[in-house]
Amino acid sequence: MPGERIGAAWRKLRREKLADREFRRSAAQNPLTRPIATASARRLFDYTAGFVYSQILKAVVELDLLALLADGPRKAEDLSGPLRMSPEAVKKLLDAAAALDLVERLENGSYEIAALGSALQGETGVRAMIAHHDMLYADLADPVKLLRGEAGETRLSRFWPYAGGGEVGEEGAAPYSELMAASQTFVADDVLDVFSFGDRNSLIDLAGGDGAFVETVARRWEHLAIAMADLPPVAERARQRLAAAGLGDRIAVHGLDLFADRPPGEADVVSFVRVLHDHDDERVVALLKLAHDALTPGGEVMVAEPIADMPGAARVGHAYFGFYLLAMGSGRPRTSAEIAELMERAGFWSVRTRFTRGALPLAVITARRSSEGPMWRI
Ligand SMILES: CC(C)=CCC/C(C)=C/CC/C(C)=C/C=C/C(C)=C/C=C/C=C(C)/C=C/C=C(C)/C=C/C=C(C)/C=C/CC(C)(C)O
Ligand SMILES: C[S@@+](CC[C@H](N)C(=O)[O-])C[C@H]1O[C@@H](n2cnc3c(N)ncnc32)[C@H](O)[C@@H]1O
Repeated sequence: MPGERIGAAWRKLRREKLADREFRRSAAQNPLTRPIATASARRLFDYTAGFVYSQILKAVVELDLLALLADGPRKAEDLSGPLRMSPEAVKKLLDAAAALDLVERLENGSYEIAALGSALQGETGVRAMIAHHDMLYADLADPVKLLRGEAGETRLSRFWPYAGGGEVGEEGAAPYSELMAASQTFVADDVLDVFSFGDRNSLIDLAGGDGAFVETVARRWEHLAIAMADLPPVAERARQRLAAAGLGDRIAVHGLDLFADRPPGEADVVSFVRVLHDHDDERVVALLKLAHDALTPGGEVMVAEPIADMPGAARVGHAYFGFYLLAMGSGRPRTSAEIAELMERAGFWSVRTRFTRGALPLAVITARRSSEGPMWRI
């Protein structure tokens, strides 16, 4: 087709021209192409240096630097004592943080929190994510070994013991459950902004962690009957958390293994929030079939997770979660079409995808169980 031929010729020209240093230099000098040339060079620099930015962020979070600036501007010398480093080192850190727009250097030489710093300070979940990236950083030290499956046991596979098919005890469940609960702040409200329980009567949240998601649902939708399930040690954490939140009587919590036990009861919505991407295809189909059987006729399964082909946020899907799950050792981010196909394999129809609009965009994918029951199953 002529369109395809033109496209291929253009890509060939771009490939050849952009690999040529002289062409790149002249593009950087020409006022018409300079903005594109500069932006592309900066982008490549940012990829090259990105791990340094992340480590500066890590130091800011580990030292709780932004909390020290919470009451107003401070001079580097004043922070030397609390941070246990020389004033020169504090200044180096503050200048680097200023370059990342986390803080701002004022004319009198003191430093104040800037816009991104305030956002970071307001998001406990993001700080928890940054802190736990120590493990991912170590696991990615040799990305080629990881891709070739030669990296051996990774730190993230130990952090997420269920991912390797291992037993999950109380001690193993605590760190990942805390991280998941902390990061629900940028998940639950965003999901509920695009998926309403207004005309539903009941929900079962499967692999619901320690209940942070159902807690938000319960507060928004007071009429809804709610149950959740997770592995026994995680379910116990959820019981305690929900009892402390005064929701112990409202939300039924079941401790079970979704790959061995039956789900609790029946509901007209069954949800999986940040669950399917942890598992390989066959397990995902098994989970979806389980949801199918737990739904009332005409009920809906609701899946919320980052997907591979996130519109406007491609790096979140294939790049970040692609490599995160590779290091974790099971699952993968899927495209919305791949999730739809697995849903259809499990007997669902009428698949629909919506996107959340928050800092960490998620796809909310729903599908229906036929009101006729199992006749739709393929
Ligand atoms: C009027 C004024 C005052 C200002 C105007 C100027 C202005 C608009 C400035 C902008 C400032 C602003 C509003 C900034 C907002 C920034 C925000 C909200 C940033 C939020 C960032 C969120 C981030 C970075 C989230 C990261 C999430 C991560 C890394 C999640 C990881 C999840 C994992 C690893 C999940 C694992 C589960 C598993 C294993 C895959 O199942
Ligand atoms: C990534 S977390 C998501 C938790 C929660 N839905 C959220 O978004 O915060 C995945 C959850 O799946 C649970 N899980 C893993 N394997 C399971 C199994 N076989 N049966 C029940 N739950 C399981 C884990 O305990 C964990 O709480």
